[in-house]
Amino acid sequence: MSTTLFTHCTLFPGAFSAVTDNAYILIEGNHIAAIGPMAQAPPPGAARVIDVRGKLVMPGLVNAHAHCAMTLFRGMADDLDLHTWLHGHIFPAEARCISPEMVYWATKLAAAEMILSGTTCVADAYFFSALSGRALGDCGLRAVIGHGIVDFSVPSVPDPAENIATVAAFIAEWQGKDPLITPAVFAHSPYTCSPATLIKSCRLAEEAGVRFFVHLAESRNEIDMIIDPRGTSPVRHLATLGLLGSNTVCVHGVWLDDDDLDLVGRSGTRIVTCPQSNMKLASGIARVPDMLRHGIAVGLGTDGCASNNSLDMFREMDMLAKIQKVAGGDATSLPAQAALHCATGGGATLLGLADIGRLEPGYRADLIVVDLHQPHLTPFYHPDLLVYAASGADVDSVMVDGRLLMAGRRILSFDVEEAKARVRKLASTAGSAN
Ligand SMILES: CSC[C@H]1O[C@@H](n2cnc3c(O)ncnc32)[C@H](O)[C@@H]1O
Ligand SMILES: [Zn+2]
Repeated sequence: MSTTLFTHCTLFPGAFSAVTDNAYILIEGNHIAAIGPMAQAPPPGAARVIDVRGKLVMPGLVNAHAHCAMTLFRGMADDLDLHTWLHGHIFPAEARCISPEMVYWATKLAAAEMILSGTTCVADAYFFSALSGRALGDCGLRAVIGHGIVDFSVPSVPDPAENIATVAAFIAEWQGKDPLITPAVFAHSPYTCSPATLIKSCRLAEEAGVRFFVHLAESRNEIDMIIDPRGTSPVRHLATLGLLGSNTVCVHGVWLDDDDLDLVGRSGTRIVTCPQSNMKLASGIARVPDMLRHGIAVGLGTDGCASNNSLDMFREMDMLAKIQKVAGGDATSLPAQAALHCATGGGATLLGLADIGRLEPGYRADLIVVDLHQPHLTPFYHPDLLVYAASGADVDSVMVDGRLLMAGRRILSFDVEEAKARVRKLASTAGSAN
């Protein structure tokens, strides 16, 4: 069994309030075997010793919602509202560009960006999901991959009648295939999926024992134009169909009223918030503090980088904590530590991955090393600085499941230059989304 000993670490073992100086972390195989003060470090014998003096070790970040392959569309359609962006630009671009090759290489490019900015686990949602699985697996990331479902033709499933069978085959192929990759079902939204499709998608997920995801209540437009004719809210629409519950993850949840919050909270339904995508598409601000008060599990996601336009979870944490202060007119609305929790342990449990998101013996060795030598992280009084001052560029090293994917900011697990070249070539024939 391979062993790695991190020495002279600054770390915070789960309780983000107290930074512990000069600790060791022993990794055995794919899990954290021991953590303690350097004075009690195990004698030499580990296969690999990494001295991280002046650096901080923390749990890897969990991006609970992204569309990895959309790196191809980054910057293609900016400064648009959600409806114009999606229906006028992105769906047409996807109809032209999505292919197995596109999904594989654009997802690998996303993996490079995520590793370089400290994400160790991503919940992806796209099409040709077997290729996303292969790409993320080849890069060494942990991932929950939701195969997309919509009621119209897409390049991966030209006949929407084949959707459920296609996703069922994807799940059957990937369950148990790669310990780092967990398949899931992603029904796009209540405005692109009929009630029957939503029900079949959710039942498929339940029967297969995988998560059911859906974009929900993202924009005012979804409320006004799509759901209002039914005389109900998106949340109540799902509740009426019997689709709320602890296996359901709603992405966005920007437009929730008090009754919606009650329904979501009482049913155990989970929510992923994507503040920067919601800001850029002018969708609104999710009521995250109210969600937490209702006992709702909240994860943090970037959404795709055609709407964000970044996959850097440090930027996302910063924005989450700050936008909630603006929305609530209260500097304590969402403290930095709550943002850190959403981006680590909170996101992990929401995805059903119980043994990641914390630095504790027995947990998987999914961790990142942040360089504290930078001027903007000096002095380092408190880990809140990770939210309000650090960025993905401060991540020095990344480990997933005991495997070092990046060291000294050099990606070790795959050839990033090849992924960049492939995506540049795909972009040269993608045409403009405008
Ligand atoms: C089935 S998921 C893939 C599908 O979702 C589209 N998408 C990306 N970002 C958003 C968003 O913020 N709201 C709604 N839909 C989104 C993506 O372009 C794919 O078609
Ligand atoms: Zn999305």
